[in-house]
Parts: sequence; C-alpha cells; structure tokens
Amino acid sequence: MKKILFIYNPNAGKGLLKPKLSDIVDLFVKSGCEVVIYPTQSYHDAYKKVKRYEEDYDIVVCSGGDGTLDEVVTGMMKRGGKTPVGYIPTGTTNDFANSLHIPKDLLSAADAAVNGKPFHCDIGQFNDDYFVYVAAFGLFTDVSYQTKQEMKNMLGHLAYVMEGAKRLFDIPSYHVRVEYDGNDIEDDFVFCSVTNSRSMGGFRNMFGHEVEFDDGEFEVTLVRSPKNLLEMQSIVTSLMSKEKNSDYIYNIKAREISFESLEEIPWTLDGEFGGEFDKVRIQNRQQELCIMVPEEKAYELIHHPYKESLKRRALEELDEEEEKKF
Ligand SMILES: Nc1ncnc2c1ncn2[C@@H]1O[C@H](COP(=O)(O)OP(=O)(O)OP(=O)(O)O)[C@@H](O)[C@H]1O
Repeated sequence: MKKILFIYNPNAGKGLLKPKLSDIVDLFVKSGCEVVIYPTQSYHDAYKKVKRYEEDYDIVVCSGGDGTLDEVVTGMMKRGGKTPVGYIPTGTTNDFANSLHIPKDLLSAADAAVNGKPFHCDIGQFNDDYFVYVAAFGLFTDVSYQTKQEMKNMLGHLAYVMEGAKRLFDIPSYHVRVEYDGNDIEDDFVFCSVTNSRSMGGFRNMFGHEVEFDDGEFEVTLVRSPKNLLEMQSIVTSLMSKEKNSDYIYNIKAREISFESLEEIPWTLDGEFGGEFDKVRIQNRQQELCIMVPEEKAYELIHHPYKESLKRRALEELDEEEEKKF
C-alpha cells in the first residue's frame, strides 16, 4: 500500500477543489493508497510541512496554484529527499502544469499523481532558495503577487491582464551586469525571465520557446529598456511575433547565470514575491525534481538525447532477447 501525503491550499484559485475533494480522496484510496490529508493554514505552511514531516511517504501530492507547488518543491529540495511530487492544479493560471501536460480536469490530475509516471525535471536554485519554473524581474513580473487574492478568485486570469495593462505607463528599468556560462552583458533592462516552462502568466510560447524540462539549461529572456514609444512598440511587436532575438531582446540558454546591480531588484519566483537582491546566482539543478505526470506523456517530455539513449537501450535489450532464443 502506497502512503501519500495530500497537501492542499483551500484558498487557491476559484475554489475548484472543494466540491471534488471527496472524489479525489476516494480515487486515491481505490488506487491502493493510504492518505494523510493536510489543508494549508497560512502562507508558507506547505513549505514548512514538507520540510519537516518525519513519516515515510511514497508520494507527496499537492493541490493549489503555482505558489503552493513552489512551496512544496522548495520544502522537498531543502529536506534533501527525493520523494516524488504529484500535482493537482487549482490555481488561476497553472503555467507549469500546462507545460508538463498535467490535466486540467482535477480527477485526471489526481489519477496522474498516484498512477502516472515519475518525470525527472530540472529545478532552479536562486541564491539559497529554489524555484520550479520561473525567476523573473521587471515589467509585469510582480503582477501575480500584487493582484489581490479576492480579485484573482473572482476574475481568474482576467485579473492578471487588467493589472498588467495598468503597468504599461510606468516602467521601471534596472542597470544590470549579467554573467552566464562564461559570457557577460551589461545594459539597462525592463524585463528578465529565467525559465523552465513553455507558458508564463498564462501566455503560451511567448517565452520559453525551446524549453526542455530535463536538459540542465534554462531559457533566459532579457528585454532592454526602450528609450521612446517607438522602441517600446518594436519590443511589443517582437514579443508578440515570438521573435527570438532583436535589437532589444536577448534570448540565451544557460546552466548558470548571475546578476549584479547597484540597486536591489525585486524578483518573483514562480509568481510569488521572492525578495529584493543586488546579487543573484541562479543554477540549474538538473533533473532533481521527481514529478508525477500522465503515463502517456512521460516519454514525450524526455529531452531528445535521453530519448535516443533510452531507445538504444530498449533495442539492445530486444537484441539480447533474440540471441537468447537461438
Ligand atoms: N490558509 C491559507 N491562508 C492564506 N494564504 C494561504 C493559505 N494556504 C496557502 N496560502 C498561500 O497562498 C498563496 C497563493 O497560493 P496558490 O499559488 O496556491 O494559489 P493562487 O495564488 O490562487 O494561484 P496562482 O498562483 O495560480 O495565482 C501561497 O503563497 C500560499 O502560501
């Protein structure tokens, strides 16, 4: 019998979990699991619970938005354990879940959490902290944590867009020296994202065009500060047309990247406030998160070179079987 810890944020998103809670627990039990249930009581509670539990759980399943997933994964990284994490997304945008093909339907997601396949996904280390899929600063990046929870619950994704639109008229810019894998850039930037997701703030494919989840590299997007409205227009056009590099946009792949600035810059980690820093070092902790995904999608998510070696191994095994027959 599998022993699972099921942590959920009762306040997440539009409260979609509550009416399905009993069916989800029933599915866990019917799948042969013994379930310990824990509704989070406050901010950072999921992090504390995961960091400190002493039982031997086979899977830690969490339900909530990106913030709850971030807390559970950070807790897991800090306890140094490699217990697989299952995720039932009930937030407003659920960027990372969408990227990993975790179903929107809560019962299907619950099924993937306990009956799916483990996928070994990259994780970001941000100074002493961790993030699951994005660390960012600048334009729009504080939107998700500054949008009031009641407004998010009521309006869902629209709240993000409305809050975002208000910001176009007031753009802060930061002078930053960026060092990555032996290269460096120094410039004024209005936006930076270091990501391991193909969707961010609900915008699919605007960032993270070529993200592979287990290749040990992040996709970094840096947007230079526009000097006038015309330059601003060019940036918006480049972003909307998914252009990868232009005079204003750098798109980089990096395993390790550091940022140094004179002033402290507010960062967001997985959509929640991550603190203000003048020095940040981000490292890709390759394949350190074991996350449960639907069985039929697990192979699709594996980065190409790994796929090739898995295929080779499978063919070798087949050859050996053939040899045994003769
Ligand atoms: N009982 C609680 N009371 C208040 N805050 C809580 C409680 N449980 C969890 N939280 C906090 O709520 C924050 C937001 O949670 P979460 O990301 O799960 O939902 P969301 O914000 O609705 O979703 P999304 O991130 O997709 O917008 C997290 O930082 C979490 O620590």
